[in-house]
Amino acid sequence: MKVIHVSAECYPAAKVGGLADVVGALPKYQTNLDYESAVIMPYYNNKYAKNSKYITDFKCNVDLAENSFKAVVYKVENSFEDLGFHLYQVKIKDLLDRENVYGYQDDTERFIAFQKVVLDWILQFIKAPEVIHCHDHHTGLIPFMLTQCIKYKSMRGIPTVFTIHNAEYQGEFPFEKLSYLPEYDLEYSGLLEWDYAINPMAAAIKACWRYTTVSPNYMNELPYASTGLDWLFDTEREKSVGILNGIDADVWNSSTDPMIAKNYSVNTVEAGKKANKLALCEKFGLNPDKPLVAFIGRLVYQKGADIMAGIFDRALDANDINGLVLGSGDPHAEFLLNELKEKYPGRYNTFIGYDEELSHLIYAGADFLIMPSRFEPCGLNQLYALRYGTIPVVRTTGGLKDTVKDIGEKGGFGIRHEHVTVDDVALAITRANKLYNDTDEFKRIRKEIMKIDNSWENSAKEYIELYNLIAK
Ligand SMILES: Nc1ncnc2c1ncn2[C@@H]1O[C@H](COP(=O)(O)OP(=O)(O)O[C@H]2O[C@H](CO)[C@@H](O)[C@H](O)[C@H]2O)[C@@H](O)[C@H]1O
Repeated sequence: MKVIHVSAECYPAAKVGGLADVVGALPKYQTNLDYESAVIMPYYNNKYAKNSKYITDFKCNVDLAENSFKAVVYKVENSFEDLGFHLYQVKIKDLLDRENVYGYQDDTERFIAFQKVVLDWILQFIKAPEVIHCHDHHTGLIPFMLTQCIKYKSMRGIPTVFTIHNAEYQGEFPFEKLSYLPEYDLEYSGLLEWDYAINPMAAAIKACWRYTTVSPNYMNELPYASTGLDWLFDTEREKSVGILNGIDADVWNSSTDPMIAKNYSVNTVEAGKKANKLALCEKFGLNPDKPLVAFIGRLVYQKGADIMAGIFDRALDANDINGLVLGSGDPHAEFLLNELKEKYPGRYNTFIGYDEELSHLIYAGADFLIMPSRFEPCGLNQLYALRYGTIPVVRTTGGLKDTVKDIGEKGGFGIRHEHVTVDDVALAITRANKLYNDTDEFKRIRKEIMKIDNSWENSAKEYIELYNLIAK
């Protein structure tokens, strides 16, 4: 193996959001470019684990202060053939092997133990990987442990890349838990510290060889993004590279997608979208003759969840449109979105929950997809929407700015707005409605966006170039 990706999520084994999509696709594209790639992630007690066959690859004990846990690294049988890369999963009984990925009181312990097992596993390799690529804060202590912990001294020369998918989540924990880490020279504790706590995101930025952001624009924004690490991002900037996420064109392909009502390509987009819209509208009691504006995502502040009901309320009041939301998260946002169904029967609906299949049908059946994000490191939804001929309506921020051009600009194909306010987003939806009623232009844009190539090929190459640069 040349590169080992370490992550808490990887599609299809476990997905909470976009991190899973990236870690489930990038390694496959790297392998296709002859750069052999593997993923190691936790083993969760979920549907994927129940339906998979495992081969034991490595066993060890992992200690967290006075507690000791048995750990096994499994290889998923046929993962290379089925997924396009080797997939390994770390099972730590009574700690990591739970149903959900996150949300437990002992998440700190769970992910520290995971990272230690990953390094113990690599330590016994006959041939070390050329690069270890860590994703988000759950793997952020690895660059530190590799360079500082006595136990891993022999692996110090392995370069590390750390990718920030979302700098808002940093995984901080108090110094009282320092004893969970393997022995190191305490003089270097500063590398772990930010704001009087151990901060795995900050530690990764300080200790890794290179860090990347999932879009070039997010990299420029980070020194001013008020994540609490602004100063660090500013001073370590020389180590950063912005590489735009891609999409897995095998999974996200409207011509072959088994999860949608009717497959279609650029040439059959009219009939294809019509059939999918019909299926979607039937499911949710909406009118297929009206434009359908949808939102898919985690209902959190980042995504504008707190004003989502207000946005749809205002937009539905001002325009003869349908609205649909798929998501879960903040209970108050969920409550308001459910309440809205009663105000606009036959015009608006909400599906609270996580439903991969439904998300595909929405990308295929909606006319517009809104993303009123306060910040967006890259965003994949707008890329999926484009691929399925659904016009994105996005806030001008992060990766959304890098990937969506407003129809007011030359060659524009989407709708952008500047602010995350009910007013601004509702106005953007009014522009979308206007575009929908300009039938010829609407149909032309729909075809054009399906042709945009946002697949992983280019970005996978950029990562390999970065690895080659540091793995001399
Ligand atoms: N209720 C639901 N049901 C079904 N599917 C749902 C769903 N809610 C979300 N999804 C799916 O989850 C993914 C979300 O991906 P994003 O990249 O847009 O956001 P996320 O904030 O999770 O990722 C973070 O990491 C990614 C990857 O780097 C960055 O693009 C992004 O900006 C950053 O915030 C998409 O595949 C979407 O379809």
